Amino acid sequence: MSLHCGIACRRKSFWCSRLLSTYVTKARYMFELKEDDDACKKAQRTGAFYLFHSLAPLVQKSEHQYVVPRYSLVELERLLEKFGQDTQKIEDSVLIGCSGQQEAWFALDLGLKSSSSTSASLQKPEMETELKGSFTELRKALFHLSVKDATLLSTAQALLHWHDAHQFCSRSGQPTKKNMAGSKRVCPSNKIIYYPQMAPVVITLVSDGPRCLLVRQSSFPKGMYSALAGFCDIGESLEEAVRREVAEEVGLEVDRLQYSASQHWPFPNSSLMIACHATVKPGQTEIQMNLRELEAAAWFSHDEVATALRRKGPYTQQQDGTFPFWLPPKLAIAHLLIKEWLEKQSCSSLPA
Ligand SMILES: NC(=O)c1ccc[n+]([C@@H]2O[C@H](COP(=O)([O-])OP(=O)(O)OC[C@H]3O[C@@H](n4cnc5c(N)ncnc54)[C@H](O)[C@@H]3O)[C@@H](O)[C@H]2O)c1
Ligand SMILES: [Mg+2]
Repeated sequence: MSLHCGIACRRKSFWCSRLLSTYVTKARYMFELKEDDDACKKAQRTGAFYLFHSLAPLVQKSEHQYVVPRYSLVELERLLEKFGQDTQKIEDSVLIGCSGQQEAWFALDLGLKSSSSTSASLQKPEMETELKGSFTELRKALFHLSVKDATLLSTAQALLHWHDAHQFCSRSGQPTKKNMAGSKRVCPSNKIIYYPQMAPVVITLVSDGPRCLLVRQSSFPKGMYSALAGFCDIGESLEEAVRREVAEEVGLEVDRLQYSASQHWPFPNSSLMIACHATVKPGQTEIQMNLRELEAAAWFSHDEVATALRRKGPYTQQQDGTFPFWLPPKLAIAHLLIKEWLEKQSCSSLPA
């Protein structure tokens, strides 16, 4: 089936955009920018740039929420010139999205060195003073941002990170070259194309009916419990990965599985989190925790989970030395799974 709308189109573009929804127009514009270096370079002239330094996004901290400043190409060129930098560094930018009005959005890391530019990395404190903001570790910034900004910066950081780690061809050892949008890198000597990758991860909220199973790793913030998560092994289906991870980490067998949602997660590299609900076989609820993976695993009741979800941070140490039980914040897909489970429990306990 042809993707064209059939109306004669005079625009010098891959697609005819008449009669298409804003969403489709946006998707096709992004496709064009990824495929056509000239179109992408042109889009930079009217686009907006988000800045990073060594993978930490630039944010401006206000009382309630962090604001993410954006710069035009002219502003960015002025900034680089002011710091004695070659404006060629802008070629290291990656395309991260666009508005409904076809304003393209890019991200540029001023701290990372790249094989395509000879510019030295820029000094962080001087840049922060000039830009009236601070380059803040994404993990810390994420929960102070609007969902829209958090999502955009997560994509940007993941893509910048991938480019930083794939500057050389793993076969020839030669420097690879990114296309203008940053949607791929090519080895000039053997033409191997490298595409940005995400690792599939299953995250499962296991329930035995009235209770759900939550776990913590020693690396989690104190007191925080989450759903079971694990990287998919090569060759596995989603169902097999869930079954194996639950068996590996808590020694239980799940029987029913229900897909809920998915999310891109930038930590530690770039994962596609695939979230599911699962139930254990009746009468088989005894946890046998894998101590190499987990620090704690336990069944929690509806009331315990509801109280924890209502709890607001900061989650400081209590007088008895313990930390309050709390759950991942809204932005994490684990939060959604836990909330869905809770809502289902509340519905099923309502009188008919
Ligand atoms: N967004 C959320 O709500 C949420 C919640 C929980 C976990 N997570 C994410 O899920 C991810 C996986 O969870 P986990 O740590 O329990 O996984 P896991 O149980 O698979 O254990 C991690 C171990 O798996 C191995 N591994 C296999 N493939 C890997 C790969 N591609 N990358 C890195 N390590 C790999 C490593 O040895 C690593 O130490 C974590 O990175 C975490 O950030 C997200
Ligand atoms: Mg795990």
